Formats: sequence, C-alpha cells, structure tokens
Amino acid sequence: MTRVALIAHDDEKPEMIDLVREYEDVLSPFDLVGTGTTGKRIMEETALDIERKQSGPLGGDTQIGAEVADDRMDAIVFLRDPLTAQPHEPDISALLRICDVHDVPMATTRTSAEYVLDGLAADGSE
Ligand SMILES: O=C(CO)COP(=O)(O)O
Repeated sequence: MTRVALIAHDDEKPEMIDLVREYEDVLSPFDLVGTGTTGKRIMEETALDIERKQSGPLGGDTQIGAEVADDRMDAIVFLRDPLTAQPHEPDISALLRICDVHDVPMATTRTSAEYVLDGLAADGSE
C-alpha cells in the first residue's frame, strides 16, 4: 500500500489541514503516518486515520526517516516553517538527506505537495 508521511511545523499546520481536506479522497486509501501533533490535528479535523509517531522535537522526524531508510515510505509532505528556527533542526536535515539518498519525494510547500499528491493519485488510477 502507498505509505505517505504528513508533517507540519506549527505555523504551517493550518495549511496542512487545508491541504488534507482538499485531498482527503486521494489520501484516504493510503497508509498515512504523521508526527505527533500534526497527526493529532489531522485526525481531529478530518476523517483520516493517521499512525502517529513522536512529536517532531521528540524524535518524530527521525522515526519517519528510519522508515525511509528501510524503504517503507513512498512520499512525504513536510510543510516546513522557513522563517522560524527549530530546536531539532539536525533531525529535519537528516530527514531531508535520507529522502535524497533513497529518492523518496518530499514536498515542502503547498504547491509542491499538490504536485506530489496529484502524481500519487495518477499512479493509483493507472
Ligand atoms: O516538528 C515537527 C517536524 O519537524 C512536527 O512535529 P509535530 O507534528 O509534533 O508538531
């Protein structure tokens, strides 16, 4: 099954909720994973079921990176806050790097996320 991770920094959580609402039909057949607070918010505000990892600062990005390293992840939507320093920046950089290593698509903005999700939807309908 297609496995997708959803992650958003605090300032980007409203954008993530808006995105997943728009793409709820695309996302609902997928196996969805999220960092702690992002996953909680998505489940509160949509009908999607999310496997929740730790919150990002407590290791959630690292847990998702481990799945990438194990070739278990098909795509990641990570709406990052580009204007706020994060205490767990090394974990975020490591996640970006391991996605590059394993050629796992990671979208970090609304528009790139729409391209990735449109692509997954098109793959699923072939
Ligand atoms: O910090 C995050 C990603 O780096 C996101 O974590 P939360 O979803 O727990 O807020």
